[in-house]
Amino acid sequence: MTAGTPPVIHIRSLTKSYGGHQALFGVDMEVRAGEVFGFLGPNGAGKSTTIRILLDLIRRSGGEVNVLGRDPRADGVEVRRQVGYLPGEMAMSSRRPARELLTYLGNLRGGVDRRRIDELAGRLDLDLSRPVRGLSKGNKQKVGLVQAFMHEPRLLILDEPTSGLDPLLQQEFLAMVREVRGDGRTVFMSSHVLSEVQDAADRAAIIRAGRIVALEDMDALRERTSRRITITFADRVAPEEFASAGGVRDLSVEGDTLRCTVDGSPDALVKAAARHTVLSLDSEEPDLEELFFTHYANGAHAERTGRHAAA
Ligand SMILES: Nc1ncnc2c1ncn2[C@@H]1O[C@H](COP(=O)(O)OP(=O)(O)OP(=O)(O)O)[C@@H](O)[C@H]1O
Repeated sequence: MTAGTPPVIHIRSLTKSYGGHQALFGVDMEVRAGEVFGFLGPNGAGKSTTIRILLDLIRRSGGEVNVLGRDPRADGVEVRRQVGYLPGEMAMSSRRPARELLTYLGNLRGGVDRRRIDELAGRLDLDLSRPVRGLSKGNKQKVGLVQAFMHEPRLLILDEPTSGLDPLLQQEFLAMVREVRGDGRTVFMSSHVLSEVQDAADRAAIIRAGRIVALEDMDALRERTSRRITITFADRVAPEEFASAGGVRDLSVEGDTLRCTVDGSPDALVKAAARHTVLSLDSEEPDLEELFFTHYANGAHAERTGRHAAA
């Protein structure tokens, strides 16, 4: 975002209570024009609640919200018209074929070229001739993605977009997200799995129990990410060869199998391993909770959140 460009999404001190149950406790966040922003958090953290408030599908209890220069509470119709939105759960009960439903939704948005719908469906391997009602969860998700992307909105708000997609299609989806960014448009996407957004996002916020606990550049988050790595070699290896590789800790070697934790890039370990014949390499990503406890425990998160929120 260049200096002076207003944020595409601006959220200040956002609170939400469902009756007596408070779901959001003063959320602050800004999404800049042209970035891919990951909104991460475990189930029940408040991601869908925040997203629904952005689109005025539910009403906030307090705080300020601005989307594309408008307050959704005052201008909900206009915000929804300008945003490509994928809901977390989609009720699709239509008997119409997917193509008809998508054409209908496209017409509501001023008309979408049929070729654009075909192209997106082709990329996601979606059969447009089948009735929406009988589609599997994964195929319904694809219909949802096509309708969010097809009219080339300035801002896409995607709630758990990769859920139900197999790994190959997840990659295709991420390519579509990068293309949106390439056009200078903005993507705000939620997930409960870090690895689903880390390759595409420029920045990410982590929400936990209704509060933002971290907000920062993905590069910085990646640098601090630890992985548990297991490598099986064709022959026995000596631990000394690997002990001094950058970022390696908790190293153990039993015969031909090495186990360790790597902080940050595994590059040095991989290069050391490449001197031998590697039969298999498994890398276990930390889940969000682990990341949270490793890096944001002991009050460090407050400092980081404050620093970035003020930036
Ligand atoms: N309509 C509702 N009525 C009452 N409580 C709700 C309602 N919707 C959400 N909640 C509660 O608000 C909190 C936040 O839920 P939300 O759905 O926003 O979380 P989430 O991060 O999107 O998680 P998930 O991925 O599981 O949907 C949870 O404690 C949830 O139980």
